Amino acid sequence: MGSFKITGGKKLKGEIIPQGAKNEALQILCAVLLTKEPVTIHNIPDIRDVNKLIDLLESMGVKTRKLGPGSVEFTAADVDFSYFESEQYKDKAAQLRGSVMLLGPMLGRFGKGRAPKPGGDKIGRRPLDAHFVGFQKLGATFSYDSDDAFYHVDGDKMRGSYIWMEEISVTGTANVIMAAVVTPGTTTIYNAACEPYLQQLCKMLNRMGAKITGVGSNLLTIEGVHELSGCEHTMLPDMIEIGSFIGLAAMTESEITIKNCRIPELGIIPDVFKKLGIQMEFRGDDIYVPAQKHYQINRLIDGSILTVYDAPWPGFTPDLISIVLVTAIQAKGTVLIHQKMFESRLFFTDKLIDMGAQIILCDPHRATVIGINREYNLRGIRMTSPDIRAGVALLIAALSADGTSIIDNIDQIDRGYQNIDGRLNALGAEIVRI
Ligand SMILES: CC(=O)N[C@H]1[C@@H](OP(=O)(O)OP(=O)(O)OC[C@H]2O[C@@H](n3ccc(=O)[nH]c3=O)[C@H](O)[C@@H]2O)O[C@H](CO)[C@@H](O)[C@@H]1O
Ligand SMILES: C=C(OP(=O)(O)O)C(=O)O
Repeated sequence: MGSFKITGGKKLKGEIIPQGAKNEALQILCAVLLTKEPVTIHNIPDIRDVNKLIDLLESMGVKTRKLGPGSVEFTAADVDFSYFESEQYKDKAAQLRGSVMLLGPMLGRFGKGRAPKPGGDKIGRRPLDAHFVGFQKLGATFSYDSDDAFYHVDGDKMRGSYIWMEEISVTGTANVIMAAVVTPGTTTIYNAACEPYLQQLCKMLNRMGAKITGVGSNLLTIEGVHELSGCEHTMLPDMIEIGSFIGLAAMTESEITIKNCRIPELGIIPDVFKKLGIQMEFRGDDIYVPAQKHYQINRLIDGSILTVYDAPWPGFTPDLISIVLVTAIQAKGTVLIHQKMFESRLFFTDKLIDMGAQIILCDPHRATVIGINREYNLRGIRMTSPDIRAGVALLIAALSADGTSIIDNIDQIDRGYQNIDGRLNALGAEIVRI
């Protein structure tokens, strides 16, 4: 497990290009299994979870051809199904959350799918019921072997049907869509998640010959087709990275231009940071964040305290709640942060309190941040990154702090942020990988 040694207090300056979106990449890469024809993907982020998924695809027989930085051609002509029963598959697939989305395409194309209990962040309960209920509605049978935590789905004679998603689950919706596109008949998915990741997936599948309507809404209609063909797809910039860079700029009083953000796809993300008082300018498709000594958290119309909370899209993504929380530390004013979806994502605030932040953790879902308005700086400490977004929140805190900080367990950060030390050091940060 690696660590970062951070010398805080440096002001950053310059341009940064966001990586391709992690959570989109995990869906799109699973979708290559749906066709025997080549699929070319561009803007693939070079991050641990994505590289593990590519390795998994290769191990099951998918041919890959590197076309350039971030561009790979995948051909799933010969998939070795016996691999899915191997110990190696169980071990590798259990290391990331995204591997669960191999089930939908396997079920759709081969009539059976296998997956271990997936990995990913330990941020509270992350049930998979919505995935399996969806497959069952299509006519698949489901069993779970609790001895080796392995899921089996089988469905030779599936038919399109009406599916009400038990939860507005991102990966669950992706899974059910990927099974349904090649299942005969009409499938209606109501209460579907509709994050840009899913919109991108649906657009790609439609280019492959799928018939999905309602893209971008919570009601999808899918006319099953016999088979899909190859296509070309380019990943959106990672909206979570973009939000992280906005927060980083504000906390460290830095002047940063975030390039090529695809601003219309960011939903309310910029607005939420603006509510913390952070100024930004949209310059074409770039977001320019000026160096700001002070930023003042808005109050509600009646003068009461602002709440920032997560919700399924088009609400505010839970993956940026930790970043908003850390950014509020040096603001003027008070904000209540409410992480509604996950019950174990706010415990990292203890470390921020050790650094000098004024935060009250009200309960596992809510924390009040009383901004210190740069009356003093945080102080560097040694800490461990509990999950990917808390990890980056701690990195932002460390970059803004006086003195040196060490962040352990940075594998968590590398799961989702490409060469974050190198890219931030290029803007003037001092982060050493130890
Ligand atoms: C690989 C991937 O794409 N990971 C993302 C995906 O995970 P993932 O798809 O695994 O998460 P889900 O969308 O299934 O939801 C996560 C949890 O939130 C709760 N829940 C969900 C929806 C809802 O309306 N109410 C509710 O309480 C459920 O307990 C659920 O277990 O979506 C999450 C929610 O945006 C993100 O944090 C993850 O980064
Ligand atoms: C929770 C996240 O990832 P995963 O679902 O891969 O654990 C995340 O990206 O913030």
